[in-house]
Amino acid sequence: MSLNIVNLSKQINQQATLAALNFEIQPGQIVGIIGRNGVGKTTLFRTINGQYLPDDGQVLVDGQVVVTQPELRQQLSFVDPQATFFKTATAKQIAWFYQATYPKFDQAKFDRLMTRYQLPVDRKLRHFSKGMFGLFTIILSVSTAAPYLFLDEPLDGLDVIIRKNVLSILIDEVANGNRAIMIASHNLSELEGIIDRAIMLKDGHIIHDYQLETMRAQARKLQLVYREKQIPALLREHGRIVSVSGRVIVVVFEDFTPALQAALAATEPVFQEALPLSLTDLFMANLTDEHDYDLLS
Ligand SMILES: Nc1ncnc2c1ncn2[C@@H]1O[C@H](COP(=O)(O)OP(=O)(O)OP(=O)(O)O)[C@@H](O)[C@H]1O
Repeated sequence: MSLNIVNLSKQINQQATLAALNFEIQPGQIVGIIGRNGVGKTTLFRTINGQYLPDDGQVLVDGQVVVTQPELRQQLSFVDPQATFFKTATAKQIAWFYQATYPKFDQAKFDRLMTRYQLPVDRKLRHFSKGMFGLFTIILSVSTAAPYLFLDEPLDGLDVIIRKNVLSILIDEVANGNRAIMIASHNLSELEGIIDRAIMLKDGHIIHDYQLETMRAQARKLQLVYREKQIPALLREHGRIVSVSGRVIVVVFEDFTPALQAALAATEPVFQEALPLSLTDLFMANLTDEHDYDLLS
C-alpha cells in the first residue's frame, strides 16, 4: 500500500505554490509537513484530497490515479478546519454524511470518542468552541477508516491535556501499520514527539525530507565561541547559523562528518559545546531569512 504524489503542481494567484512535488507515504508513518506561513501546506492537502484540481501531476493510491477514480477518495480523509459549509449541522448529522461518503465509517468509534471527550453530538458545530471543533475534526477523521489521514493544525486551540490525548490517539492509529497520518503544524515541539518524518516546504518545493532518526544521528547543533568576532567561513559553508550573540555562535550542521569535525577544530574555537537538536532548530536553520533576524549583528 502506498500514496504517491507525483509531480504535483498548483498555482495560487499565479504563484507556483506547489511546484512539481514528489513524495511517497506508506501506512505506519506519521509525517509532518512543515514550512512557514503561506508556503502551501493547506494547498497541498486540498490538492491531494481533490478540493483543488492540480495544474499538473497525479495523486496515486496503490498506483491508481485518484482524479479519474473518485471511489479512491474513500482512502483519503481531510477534514478542512477552514470549511464552513457544515457548521450549521450537528455533529451527529455530519457523522451521517460521513457514513454515506465513507462506507467503512466506524460509528462505534465515533460515538466512543465523542463520549470520551464529552462533545455534544446534538449541538450544531457553529456552537462548538474552537478547541471542541478541532477535536471533533480529529474524531471525524480517525472514524472514517481511511488509510491516509490529513490533519491541518490539529493541535490548534486544544488545551494541553486534550493535546496529549490527541497525540496518543494519533500514535494508536498508526501503530498497527494500516494507516498513515500527515500533519501540517506549527507546533513543532509536540509534532517532533510523534512524527517519523518531516517534509519541509519552501518556495513551492520540498527542500528537505527528513527521516528524524537518521537526521538526529547525522546532524549536530553546536555552540561555538571564537576569540575574534568574525564568523569563520566554514560555518556558513557547511552549516546554518541559528543565532549570533556577541562571540557566541549557535550553528546547525545537517551532515556532521568526521572530516567536518576536523575542519571545525582547525578554526580553533575557544569553546565548543553540543546542544540538543530539535525540529525547531531545523526549521529556523532552513527557513529563517536574514531579514527576519539580524543574525550578523
Ligand atoms: N482561497 C484562496 N484564495 C486566494 N489565495 C489563497 C487561497 N488559499 C490560499 N491562498 C494563498 O496560497 C498560498 C498558500 O496558502 P496555504 O494556506 O496553503 O499556506 P499554509 O502553508 O497552509 O499557511 P499557514 O501556515 O499560514 O496555515 C498563500 O500565499 C495564500 O495567500
